[in-house]
Amino acid sequence: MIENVNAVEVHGLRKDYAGVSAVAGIDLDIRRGEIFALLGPNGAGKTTTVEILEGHRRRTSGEVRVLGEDPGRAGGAWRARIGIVLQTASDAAELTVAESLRHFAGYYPHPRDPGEVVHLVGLEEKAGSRIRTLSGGQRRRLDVALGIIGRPELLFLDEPTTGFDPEVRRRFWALIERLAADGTTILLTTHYLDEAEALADRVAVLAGGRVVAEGTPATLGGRAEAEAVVRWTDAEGVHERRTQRPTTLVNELSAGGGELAGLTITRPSLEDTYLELIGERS
Ligand SMILES: Nc1ncnc2c1ncn2[C@@H]1O[C@H](COP(=O)(O)OP(=O)(O)OP(=O)(O)O)[C@@H](O)[C@H]1O
Repeated sequence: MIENVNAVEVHGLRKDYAGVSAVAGIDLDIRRGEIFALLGPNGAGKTTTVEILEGHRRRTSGEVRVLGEDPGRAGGAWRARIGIVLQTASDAAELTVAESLRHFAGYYPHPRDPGEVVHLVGLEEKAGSRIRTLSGGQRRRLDVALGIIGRPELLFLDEPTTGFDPEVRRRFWALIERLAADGTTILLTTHYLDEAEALADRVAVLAGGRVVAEGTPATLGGRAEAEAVVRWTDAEGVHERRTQRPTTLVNELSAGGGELAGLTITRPSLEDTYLELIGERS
């Protein structure tokens, strides 16, 4: 294990429940400073994997190192180096936003300044409000604030933007990029392919407890080499051709110098590729 390079190393990880392999032997490396997205349909094994990495669930077998330690055995000092944002947060509804951040900052050896964190997540106007009065999106931003108050080296985000309006989502993405630029490693699970595409340096697709594809969003599943679809319209109607060389085709088609009406050139979106990847296994 080269701790300076990889924040997470997983080899041959398995988790069996009675009769079910939720995780059926996966390998993963996440580099320090990387934003890594774990994608996959319901029941693919994402939460199980992440909870094992967080030290919240025991594994059946396999090797796991998170920040150089085995999460199944690591103690409080290791725990202070990771941050966790769960799908449903714990409740301290009667505290204000600022009080809860000050309270949790007290648990960590090198916390961020609570005022700075309130600013980072854009909750300045709500700093003095009780948590129970926050909207769903504000509440989620507080969850993130609590996840980063301890200045974690590695942040786990489980479906962080579910229920966000589009503007809040964009602000949240900017926050995640800022944390990554500061050197925080981020492991994100999401059902939003555009979110993975916007944020992730690398993604892994889980299906049936296995990694079925891994790579950058641009190259996942051979996406970059996939055939382009060229469409255009003429007096005979709409034409569609698949080709590896769309520029050559367009040059040929427009050799007479005329405009090609309704010309579009498309390659598979990350969502197309993803659906094909998980469809192959079901
Ligand atoms: N405590 C448990 N006991 C038995 N089976 C479980 C338990 N937890 C999870 N499973 C099973 O393990 C499989 C993987 O579940 P997991 O929650 O890891 O999936 P997921 O990819 O996170 O799904 P989702 O996208 O719905 O959150 C599922 O078939 C689930 O039913």
